[in-house]
Amino acid sequence: MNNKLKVAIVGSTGYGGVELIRFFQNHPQVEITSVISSSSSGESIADGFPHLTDVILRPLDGVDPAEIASRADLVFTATPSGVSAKLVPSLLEAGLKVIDLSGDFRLKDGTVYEEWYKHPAPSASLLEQAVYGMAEVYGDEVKGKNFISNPGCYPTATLLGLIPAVEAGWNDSTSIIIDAKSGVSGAGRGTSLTNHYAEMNENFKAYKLNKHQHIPEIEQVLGNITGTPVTVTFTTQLVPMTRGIMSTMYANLIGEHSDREIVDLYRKYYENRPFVRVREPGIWPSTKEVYGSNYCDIGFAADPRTGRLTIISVIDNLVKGASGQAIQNMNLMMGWEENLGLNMTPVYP
Ligand SMILES: NC(=O)C1=CN([C@@H]2O[C@H](COP(=O)(O)OP(=O)(O)OC[C@H]3O[C@@H](n4cnc5c(N)ncnc54)[C@H](OP(=O)(O)O)[C@@H]3O)[C@@H](O)[C@H]2O)C=CC1
Ligand SMILES: CC(=O)N[C@@H](CCC(=O)OP(=O)(O)O)C(=O)O
Repeated sequence: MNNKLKVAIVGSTGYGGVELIRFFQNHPQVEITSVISSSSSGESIADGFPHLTDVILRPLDGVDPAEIASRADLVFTATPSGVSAKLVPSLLEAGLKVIDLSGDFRLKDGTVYEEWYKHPAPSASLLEQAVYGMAEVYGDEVKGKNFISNPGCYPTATLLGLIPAVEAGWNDSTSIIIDAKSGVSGAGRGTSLTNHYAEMNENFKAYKLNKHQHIPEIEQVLGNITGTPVTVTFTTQLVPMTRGIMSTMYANLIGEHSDREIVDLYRKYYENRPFVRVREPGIWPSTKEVYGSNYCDIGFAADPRTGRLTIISVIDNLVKGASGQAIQNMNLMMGWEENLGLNMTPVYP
């Protein structure tokens, strides 16, 4: 008898969904039993994604919670914000475990959600129920739970880069500036003029200044860690590359700390965590060094001249920023090794 976990993917025709399919080819405990599309049910996924020819043979299913529940135990919702908020309640009611990749369940305060996402918020009880799945920080809370809200791509790179120094009280949390850059796949597959080749190639542009929906997510987590409200300055920029996020963070140092001390602090914090790699002093990570993998790589430069600490954190937005982190959460939910199916060496060059 096949004892594998049966998994369904809603939004399987998007970048996040397609990455889930790729990683599940190497997962020993999982079987994909339903790939779901709201616009192409009945078609073969290889029609739109020929690289999946002979990988997924079953046709795309439609979005019907009861049908999904008859085929699967756990469902990933890799759907746009607003869609997840409407869909997830019926999936939970149908008895499925759910991991949502959108921003719909990350913010605990529905009023804050509506202010930043501009959609009606999910119910307060569902927001309460959703566990914020940042495994390196909240891994113990994820274990055994039924409903996980996967962190945002920028918040993943940023928070993993900031939390150890903030928690240790070495970074002044009132002075944090975050300068973040993303490859174009971060915007999803749905085309917009901004992501048109002629608009983004040979171009580098800032967007959503002081309005980005990931600002309250970063502030919520940092506020929980410090026990006091935190505000950050956060700038997002689109870079003409396919994948990757680099988040560069600046904050005033509290006390004198050398790069060596900071590296040691971070290595201790992430000691038993398979996916955070801390660079030696004077070596800073680049996006290519994590490409296609679930790693988050972090480097530092403490500056005694200015009294500030610069932190550089890189991830692949589609993997550690989305699908890889979602699988990491599934592994923890199910009580499996955190890195099961995820031990992919980055693609280089
Ligand atoms: N791209 C990234 O780097 C990251 C994305 N995210 C978040 O993950 C989610 C998925 O992102 P991504 O894969 O990039 O997005 P895409 O735009 O590439 O894909 C979204 C998919 O959702 C499906 N969809 C759209 N409307 C509905 C609906 N009403 N019901 C069911 N399915 C629907 C579409 O497929 P179909 O038309 O076939 O149904 C589409 O393929 C988003 O919320 C995004 O914000 C989070 C972190 C990083
Ligand atoms: C490059 C690019 O456009 N990136 C997107 C990432 C959005 C995202 O992932 O959305 P949620 O995490 O909120 O679901 C953006 O900046 O809005």
